[in-house]
Amino acid sequence: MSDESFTTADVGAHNNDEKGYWLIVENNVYDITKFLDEHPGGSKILKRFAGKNATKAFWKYHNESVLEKYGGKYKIGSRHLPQPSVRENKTLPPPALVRAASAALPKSSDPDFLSGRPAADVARHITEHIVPALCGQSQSSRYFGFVTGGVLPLAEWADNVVSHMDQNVQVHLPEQSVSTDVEDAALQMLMGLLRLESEWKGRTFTTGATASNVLGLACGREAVLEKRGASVGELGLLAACAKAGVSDIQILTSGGHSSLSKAASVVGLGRASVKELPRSASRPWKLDLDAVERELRRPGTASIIAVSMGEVNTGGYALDGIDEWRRLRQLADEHAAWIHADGAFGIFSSVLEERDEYRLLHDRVKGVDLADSITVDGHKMLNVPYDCGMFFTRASSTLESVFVNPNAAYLSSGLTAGISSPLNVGLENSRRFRALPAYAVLLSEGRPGFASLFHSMAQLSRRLAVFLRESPHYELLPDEDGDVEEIFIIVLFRAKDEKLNDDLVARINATRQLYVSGTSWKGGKAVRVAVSNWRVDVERDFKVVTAILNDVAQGREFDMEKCL
Ligand code: HEM
Repeated sequence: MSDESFTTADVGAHNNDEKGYWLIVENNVYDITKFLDEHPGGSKILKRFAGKNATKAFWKYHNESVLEKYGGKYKIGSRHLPQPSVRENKTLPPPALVRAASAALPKSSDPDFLSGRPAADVARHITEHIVPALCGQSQSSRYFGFVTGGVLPLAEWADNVVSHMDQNVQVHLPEQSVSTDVEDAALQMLMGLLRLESEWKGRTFTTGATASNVLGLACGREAVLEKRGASVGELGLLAACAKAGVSDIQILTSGGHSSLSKAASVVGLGRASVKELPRSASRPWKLDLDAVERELRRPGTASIIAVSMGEVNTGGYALDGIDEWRRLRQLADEHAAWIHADGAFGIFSSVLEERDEYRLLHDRVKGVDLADSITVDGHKMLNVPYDCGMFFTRASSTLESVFVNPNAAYLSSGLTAGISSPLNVGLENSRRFRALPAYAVLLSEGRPGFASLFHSMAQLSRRLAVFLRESPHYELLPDEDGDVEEIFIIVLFRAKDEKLNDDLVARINATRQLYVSGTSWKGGKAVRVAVSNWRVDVERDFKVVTAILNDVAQGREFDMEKCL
């Protein structure tokens, strides 16, 4: 028996005579190659489940005694680290623990405030007080708030290496540290995973989607004025606009994320420059291309078009597919505009397997290569720790003309191999080596691993959507008859009963076993579920979530024990 840790992809590759036959039962990996002919249920069925998670099928035909008898002989390791059991899979800590932890924090009025303590005491304080009072966003598969993702065990390990080695990844110094090469290798793997085919030469790690949106708008602002003969990086926004004869820079979007407005404020364009151009009231995330064309013709105005690829409430995509992308590209070229794609989590639908049920989502992301810049979030779908985002632009010279860190001879990198020094292509001069966890999971999961993780997330989301649509208590939003195949990882709903709907979020979250975000939809309250944690187990989580929703709707106390 071994404690080796395997990825989904490792197991997936072992489903043939050449590589042998492996399968997963309850997170343990078994090599059943030599057991095929002995299996009382026959070799055919084992081969059918080889390379897969066979847990559900296994329990249908066997009991614990089978694993007790044969497990030791055929187990070769586990899939990553063991998942916590349902009981341990706490989504929110009990409120009393949060209050106790808060009370245990040092106060300036304490006599021993800042007098120092043994490290062991501090470590105990952290594990006994602080850790139990943190929310389960990484530990629980049912923390569906915001879009947070979890942390794959390998990513957690790599993140500890990052802290241990404490690199400042700012200058490309290939003779001194491999860190910038690792960053670039991770970005290239990500481009491959997302099927980005253009040359995205301007690329860097950021702290997340907000920072990437800041980079996108800053580049857009620079490019639209550069095309009119002025550089903001050099002259500043006011002088550059005056020189270019531009009186207004507008950001045209539909269902733009709130961080887009924040980014607009940061880069000096202002929140008021963000204009929503929805195609219809019922599909507000869809971009009205005719309206875009009209806006682009506005005299004295330069435009950045921000394409939402995963509107925050519905997960909807602003453009339907390649034809609309082509039209938008043509319009942008005609009017010297910039296209920024906010693909934070939605862009990852391109990783889903090529199956009929995902064709629609694949179509939605086709064409993103025609954008000028792209925001990608790492800490969400890649399941690496906070904080981690990525930014890509095809206009690397524009990126540098905004972010170049000039006149510091000691920071010069001696340009080699085409890797830009991060401090010249991004916001910070001091940067964490946040690329390492992303590098680790991209290398280990690869396309099959992520396709399988995202498949589980999509399956749970879609099964919940069907449950909500059929439930007498709930209404699936934005459209009760909407196509479930539009759903990737976001599900929006409300309670049919107004009184219940009023405090639905609080009642669901009070179970502490499920966490959802409250939002508003068409002026009313709504609940949003975002499934993005690698720990998702479709059967187990569907059972728990639907039991909670049924109990909440019928005013019953939820009892986790009944779900075990
Ligand atoms: C580690 C992997 C497995 C081991 C060690 C194993 C072992 C066994 C054993 C010992 C039996 C005899 C019945 C018993 O004693 O309960 C059995 C029967 C059977 N197994 Fe498996 N098995 C494995 C995986 C699977 C999988 C993945 C399937 C897929 C569905 C499967 C399907 C069956 C079926 C259909 C029977 C016959 C049940 C019956 O006749 O009622 N087994 N297996």
